[in-house]
Amino acid sequence: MAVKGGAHQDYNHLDELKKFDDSKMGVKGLVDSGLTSIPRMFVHPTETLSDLKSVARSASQVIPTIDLSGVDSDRRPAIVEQVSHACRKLGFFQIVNHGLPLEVLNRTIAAVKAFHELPTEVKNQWYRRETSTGVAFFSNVDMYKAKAASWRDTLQVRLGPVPSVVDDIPEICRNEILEWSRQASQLVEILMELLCEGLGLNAGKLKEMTFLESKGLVGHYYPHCPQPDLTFGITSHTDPGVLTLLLQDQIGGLQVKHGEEWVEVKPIPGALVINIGDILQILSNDEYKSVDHRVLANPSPDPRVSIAFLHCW
Ligand SMILES: O=C(O)CCC(=O)C(=O)O
Ligand SMILES: [Fe+2]
Repeated sequence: MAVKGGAHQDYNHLDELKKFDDSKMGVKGLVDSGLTSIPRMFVHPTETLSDLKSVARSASQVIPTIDLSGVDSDRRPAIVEQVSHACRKLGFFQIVNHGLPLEVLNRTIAAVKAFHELPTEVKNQWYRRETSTGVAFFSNVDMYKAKAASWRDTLQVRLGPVPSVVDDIPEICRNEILEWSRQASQLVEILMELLCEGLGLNAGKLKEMTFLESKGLVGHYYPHCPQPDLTFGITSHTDPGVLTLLLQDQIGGLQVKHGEEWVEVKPIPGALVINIGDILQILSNDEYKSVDHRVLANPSPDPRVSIAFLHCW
């Protein structure tokens, strides 16, 4: 359906989406073309944008940071208590001293960034919208369903139950992604044990469930946005799976809904962000919360990179 555009031209949203999709250039390609205002297909409805400003001011509204050092020592019950409290109250927490070296974190972010910064004509060989298997590069997974597109591109790599063919992973980030998925999987196992213990269950309960083998990662790239008040990086959503382990760089922009307010997840060097997904909320009988979160469009001149490691989605 054609609707009137702001400049009194006919505007056809679907046509614009298709043109953008067919170009395979992603948002990064648009930015590289030097635009100073965002195309209409990225402008969100006023009612969605009006919620941009409702950010928590109170210092008590913070996402807890949990120190995992000594997780196998007599500190464990205290750690389980903190994890359990965070999952019940906010559905989000950060972890430090989790055993994954800072240089591995930095290397993984740098490799995913390097992929997104490849020339369009190299990157476009991975561009596709069929994301149920293997490796896919795309912009806005939900683009044809959403009211408006958002300011980000994504590289997705399926890691299970059928892992991507190793040679299909772009060489520029292949080793780093494989290493990250190995280390992140081990950490997720530890976290799942803590989450089970926090519910009074056997530590191995979640791992026993074979469907947990479905996993993968999405490496998002949020380029600088010239009009960050008109769009989003990712609109508000909950994660569908069991849990998500997120590695983010230091740019910021991730926010979590708590009551009527949005609480920032402030980047902390070396920290990882954990959040509960819909399946774990259901499995825990609503004890643990799968909460809405979003990412603001990136106002910084530097791009933002984040890598979400998802379980069972
Ligand atoms: O980029 C982020 O910080 C969050 C990404 C996210 O929410 C997701 O991939 O589900
Ligand atoms: Fe998410």
